[in-house]
Amino acid sequence: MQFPTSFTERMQRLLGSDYDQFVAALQQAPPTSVRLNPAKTSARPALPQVPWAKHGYYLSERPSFTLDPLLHAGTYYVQEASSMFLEQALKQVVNLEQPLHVLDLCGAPGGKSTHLASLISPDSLQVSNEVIRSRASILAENVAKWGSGNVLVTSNDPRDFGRLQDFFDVMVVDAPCSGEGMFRKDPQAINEWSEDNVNLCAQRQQRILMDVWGALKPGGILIYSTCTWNEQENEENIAWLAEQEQAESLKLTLQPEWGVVPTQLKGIEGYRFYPHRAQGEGFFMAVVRKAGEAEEAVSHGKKKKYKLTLAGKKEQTLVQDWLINPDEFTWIQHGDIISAIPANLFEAADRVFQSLYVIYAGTEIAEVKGKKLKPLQGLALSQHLNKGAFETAELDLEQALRYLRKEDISLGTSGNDWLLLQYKNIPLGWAKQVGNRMNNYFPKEWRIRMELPQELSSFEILNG
Ligand SMILES: C[S@@+](CC[C@H](N)C(=O)[O-])C[C@H]1O[C@@H](n2cnc3c(N)ncnc32)[C@H](O)[C@@H]1O
Repeated sequence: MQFPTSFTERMQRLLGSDYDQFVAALQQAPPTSVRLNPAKTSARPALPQVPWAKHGYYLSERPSFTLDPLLHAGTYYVQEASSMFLEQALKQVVNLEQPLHVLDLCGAPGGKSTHLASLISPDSLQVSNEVIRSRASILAENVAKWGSGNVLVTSNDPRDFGRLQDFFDVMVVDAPCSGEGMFRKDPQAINEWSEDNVNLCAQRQQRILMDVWGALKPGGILIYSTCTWNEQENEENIAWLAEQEQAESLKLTLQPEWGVVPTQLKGIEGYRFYPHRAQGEGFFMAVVRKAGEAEEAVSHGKKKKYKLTLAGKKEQTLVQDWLINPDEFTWIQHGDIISAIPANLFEAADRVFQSLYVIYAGTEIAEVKGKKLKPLQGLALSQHLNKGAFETAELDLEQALRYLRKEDISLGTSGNDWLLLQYKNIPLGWAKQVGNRMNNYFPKEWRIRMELPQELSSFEILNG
């Protein structure tokens, strides 16, 4: 690996005598890690754990994840281990028992969003945002697969968050960056790197931080991260923010065996991941608290005008048994789509709908087709699905992969109803029986595009 001179000089300055070890580590293959979805599996694989994340595990090699139906079912997410350090920031500085409004501003493809969703309480509202529309669809897909039901996926520019003044208790800004920490995983990143690009990234990050800062409540927590090492995009940006606005840098407790390197620069506590020290890719995180104390929102007693429309009584009656504890949800209808959002989050969700472009809300339950209702993929993958309301069928590995490729599969059954297809007892999606034919309702955009190999072997990630 050949690095640009200015990068080498800076890393030598940052790492001193560690530099050679750092370069040697960059020649090694990056570790592969996954994070399990505790709402979908209670498996405790016999694999080495990511020490800073309860449900994170390292794999000894990188399998062809596409060929594991359980990945498509949202049972786990393939995520780089350093990024899972988000869990420490949240657990150490936020009371996760209380209802929170949480924002993941730069959300796609969804690693931190799915992690956040596992950490917050069910009566919290999460907004997962991604400005680039095509990437926002992937974020929505991963959020739907995770199945939490208290997440709104939006696709807005950071400046649009100015409309949600003092709304969020916690914000995660996993900023677009120059990607030095990805050099090992993606050698192409080395060719795209330049000092000019570092400066451009740093300026863009400052703009992003300023754009969303007003949406953080006084006393709220901002977790900032990048996958790069230069100080401009990291400590210096946060020092700049703390100087412009009133923000206090927060210190996290580290275990020495994690290999995370704490830094202090201009009064900012930073946490750095280097490949020769910690088992993960390059990463930086800093946590700040906005000055002041949150005030209770005062209601002015005026009759509110809501943007959200409730689903009709008739439709609601037809779908409400499809979720466990239906009374805990409000059923809304947007066009032909009926979705469920936790009832206690209705007001907050409506505010988000008034202010931002929402592309996925809560749990998408059904599409109204004339007098009939078609169950949607969001329901199949929901943590709140009432399986008892549907006929189910278990697929073997080949059937499951053919279903995920959107091929027609035959189970030798007949009937005239919706069928919830499962693999290892975990729902994958819907099919409709029409006599002895079966129509595949797996979403076209989500389908597996790769050809299946001749020999299929079952994954054992969840068993170790
Ligand atoms: C480091 S990635 C986020 C990874 C994600 N948090 C995860 O854990 O899966 C940064 C994201 O910021 C988005 N982005 C690019 N330009 C942006 C901008 N000007 N404002 C906000 N987000 C931007 C990118 O599209 C990208 O999805």
